[in-house]
Amino acid sequence: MKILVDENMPYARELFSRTGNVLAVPGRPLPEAELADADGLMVRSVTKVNEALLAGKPVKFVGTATAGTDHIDEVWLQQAGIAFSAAPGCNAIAVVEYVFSSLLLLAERDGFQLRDRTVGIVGVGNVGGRLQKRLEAWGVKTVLCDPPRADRGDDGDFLSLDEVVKQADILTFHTPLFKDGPYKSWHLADLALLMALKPNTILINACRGPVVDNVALLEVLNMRSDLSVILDVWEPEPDLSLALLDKVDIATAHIAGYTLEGKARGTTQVFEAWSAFIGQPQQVPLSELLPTPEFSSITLQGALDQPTLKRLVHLVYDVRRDDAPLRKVAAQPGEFDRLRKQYEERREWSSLQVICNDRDAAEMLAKLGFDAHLQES
Ligand SMILES: NC(=O)c1ccc[n+]([C@@H]2O[C@H](COP(=O)([O-])OP(=O)(O)OC[C@H]3O[C@@H](n4cnc5c(N)ncnc54)[C@H](O)[C@@H]3O)[C@@H](O)[C@H]2O)c1
Ligand SMILES: O=C(O)[C@H](O)[C@H](O)COP(=O)(O)O
Repeated sequence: MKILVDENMPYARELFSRTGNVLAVPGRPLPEAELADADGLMVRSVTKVNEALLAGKPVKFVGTATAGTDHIDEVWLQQAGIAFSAAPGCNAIAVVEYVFSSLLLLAERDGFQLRDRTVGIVGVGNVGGRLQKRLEAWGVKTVLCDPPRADRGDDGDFLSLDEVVKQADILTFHTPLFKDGPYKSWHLADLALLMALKPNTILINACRGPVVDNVALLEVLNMRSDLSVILDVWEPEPDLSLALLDKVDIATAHIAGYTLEGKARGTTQVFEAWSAFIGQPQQVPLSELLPTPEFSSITLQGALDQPTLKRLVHLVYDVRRDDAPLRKVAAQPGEFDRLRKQYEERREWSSLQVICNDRDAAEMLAKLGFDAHLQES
């Protein structure tokens, strides 16, 4: 059995080699000759998987260690009888923590309390839903837009996109990329939407670049200096607009989901699906794989206010570590992908044990996802 795995999938070699010969390869461009005798192909979002790549090849299973699946032609795979599995929700916590890291930074810079802002969440699935819970735990009002969920009759107060835009001080996008169909999300944020944003809105895109029309965004930013923008994803990638990069407040190279936990979950979810597919089902607990983090325990004295939360959040992950390198190298071909391949280890809040002497602080931090405990007296 030969299995090709993207070289940017931590733990893939050790797990997949339990079931066959593993070859780790770059995802963009993928060395196509290696597919000639491959049974399984495990990719990330940078590899387009379609008829052009796989027709006439022996590949029987495709896995993607990602939440998004817009790089996969699922209809063709089904017609061709090739099994497919993704990793829904694997990196949702990572994206939520990226958003908090960014918002706490802008809140400190601009001197506001998150609790005084209304956050509009567009796409309330694995990422958006977890973001809603953590924001509300911190006392922030959220307004939600998710037409597919509204149409399914899911519980929740879902508003139209126009209504959310009217109410939101912070507008954050967490939809899949659909180029057409009833829930088309391509250029969901177009010129009209961007012009309609309330004064001083913070706009965030950490889902897929083309959900926000990047040409229109640059045009609007040239007219409106009141807006703040956080972009993790770009239209197009990897050749993003340098003029736009210059205008945004926080800019990163599609790494919002790149915690070690998030990537490891992606690998294990796909490995579990593959091992079941070949009739050797195996479960892999994350605790078997993850190393001890650099900072594993800290003591917090007293109450938890926003500046303290920011310091804790930034101890685990400060988004500025990813913003500066992108600005430095974005003009050089290949550097966007290199930043992503050589990504420095990043952990989730749950990796930090926080011992508190204040009960409310311990309860709040636990709700937010830290490994928080009340100090024993
Ligand atoms: N930047 C990153 O590193 C990163 C990491 C993870 C996910 N993503 C992207 O973010 C997207 C969301 O991730 P997820 O795990 O929450 O996916 P998900 O499928 O769990 O949730 C997506 C939600 O969006 C809703 N939706 C679909 N079309 C919509 C539309 N037109 N308007 C409003 N809502 C719509 C769906 O009903 C669903 O509830 C992924 O599809 C992926 O493309 C990016
Ligand atoms: O959809 C996702 O899960 C993320 O956008 C994805 O993980 C980004 O990372 P990549 O697969 O490109 O390495």
